[in-house]
Amino acid sequence: MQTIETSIPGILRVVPKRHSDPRGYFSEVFRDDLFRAGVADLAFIQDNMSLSREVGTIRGLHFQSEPKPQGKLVRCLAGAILDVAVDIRVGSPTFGRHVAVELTPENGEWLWIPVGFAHGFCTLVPDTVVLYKVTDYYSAAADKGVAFDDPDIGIAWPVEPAAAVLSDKDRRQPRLADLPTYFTHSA
Ligand SMILES: Cc1cn([C@H]2C[C@H](O)[C@@H](COP(=O)(O)OP(=O)(O)O[C@H]3O[C@H](C)C(=O)[C@H](O)[C@H]3O)O2)c(=O)[nH]c1=O
Repeated sequence: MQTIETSIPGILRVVPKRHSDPRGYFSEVFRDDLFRAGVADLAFIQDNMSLSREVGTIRGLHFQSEPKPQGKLVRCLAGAILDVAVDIRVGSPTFGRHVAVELTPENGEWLWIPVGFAHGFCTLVPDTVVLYKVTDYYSAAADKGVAFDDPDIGIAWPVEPAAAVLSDKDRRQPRLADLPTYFTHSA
């Protein structure tokens, strides 16, 4: 398993090893021991999966607040996504900045998103399936969000906001400037 740093410290691309042969390939896509040794000494206790039927479906930007914050390990099982993580840790030198990475079954990468970041993605092809492992259980009370099209974040989504397929919830998320302090940066 290879890890690749991104423009924001802490957010990592995680590339499992593939054993290719004329049939195709085999890959151990996740191993607890390798993740703990190479990324973070954390346990994943819930796996999530979503299907998005249309191109230009945007889910996010979401995070869970204390006492149920979630680290997320995200991969694309079918289709393709632009996966985005935004630093929402007040006091962070990269506060408000984001990482955007294309995840596909072909590149087989995970994106590791620690606690303190909002997460979202946009589908690039129809019938896209995303799997992600999380480090705490879902809590509706802790489920929070930031506006996907916040100009202060400035994500270059591959779809115009007006044309995006969104949940009602994601049409009315607050801007970053209006967000309470959920996370602070510890140097
Ligand atoms: C996240 C979650 C949701 N739900 C229920 C709540 C709703 O009744 C339904 C759809 O939830 P939501 O509209 O929040 O799903 P997404 O818009 O795909 O949100 C997710 O996608 C973005 C990209 C994320 O990073 C978050 O993990 C997650 O919020 O599933 C559950 O029962 N368990 C869960 O863990």
